[in-house]
Amino acid sequence: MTQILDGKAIAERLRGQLATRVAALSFKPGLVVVRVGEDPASGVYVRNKDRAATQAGFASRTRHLPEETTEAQLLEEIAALNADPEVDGILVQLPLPKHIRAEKAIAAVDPAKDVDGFHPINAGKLASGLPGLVPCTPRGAMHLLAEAKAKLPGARAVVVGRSQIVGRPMAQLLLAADCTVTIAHSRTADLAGECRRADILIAAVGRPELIRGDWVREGAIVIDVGINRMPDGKLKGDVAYAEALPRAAAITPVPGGVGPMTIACLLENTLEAAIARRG
Ligand SMILES: Nc1nc(=O)c2c([nH]1)NC[C@@H]1CN(c3ccc(C(=O)N[C@@H](CCC(=O)O)C(=O)O)cc3)C=[N+]21
Repeated sequence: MTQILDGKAIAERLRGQLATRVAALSFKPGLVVVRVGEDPASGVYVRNKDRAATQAGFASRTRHLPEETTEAQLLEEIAALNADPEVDGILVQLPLPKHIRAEKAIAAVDPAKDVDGFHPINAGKLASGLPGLVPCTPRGAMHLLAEAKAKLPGARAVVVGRSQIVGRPMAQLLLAADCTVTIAHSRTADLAGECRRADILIAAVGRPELIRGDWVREGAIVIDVGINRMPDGKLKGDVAYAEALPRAAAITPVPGGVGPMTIACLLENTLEAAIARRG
């Protein structure tokens, strides 16, 4: 029987554990989400983050800046949050308006408050095997692999996608866990063949159902990071779920897989950042 990795339930449990730890602190860990402009998808995500954070006992607020905000104004705002002792975690919601360079905003966040784990210092620490803040989605995927009781040392892991946000840090975490890691991408010569070798298959390309059922090795663990909004409003993953289901030992659904784990791990990172900074 294929194990369906219920990210919604696992995230709820993790948020409960975090709430217990937060309740034992003498302060509320502070999370600020900075949103610029009116990207419609961001509205839903930012509200979900805020609700999850507040429910778990965090001091959460959203700083919503107008579309016309300049890059310099955003950097000033970030500098003010860096200097605010009550703020433990800063997340600059992506995408930003086109006139703002995202890499400038990301690099402006104090690495100690970078709960997205996107700052080059944190990316470099991860790549060097040093402790630091780890991006939320890959962190959530590692929780799901633990839930699947994946035997990581020596396992062949194939990560499809090489983004700064998911693919690269995911590969680093799997490498740190002693997997043999392949990073595949849009230019990979035989993508299906690479996927078929995977004991652990991580799909993070953002192309609905690109990965077909017969690309999944019998008994593989499949983590589908893709959250693709279809014209009919429904969400689809990067994996053809119905085809892959009978072959996989464990698989994440979309929705209800990696997405909720990402939010829970944002809180996990914020708590970690708060404890590290405040002692
Ligand atoms: N600085 C930054 N950090 C991010 O982590 C970040 C970001 N910007 N910009 C946008 C993406 C997207 N993202 C999601 C988080 C949770 C769900 C999630 O919980 N999804 C639900 C479904 C939600 C729905 O119905 O739309 C699920 O998969 O079950 C989805 C997407 C975080 N992102």
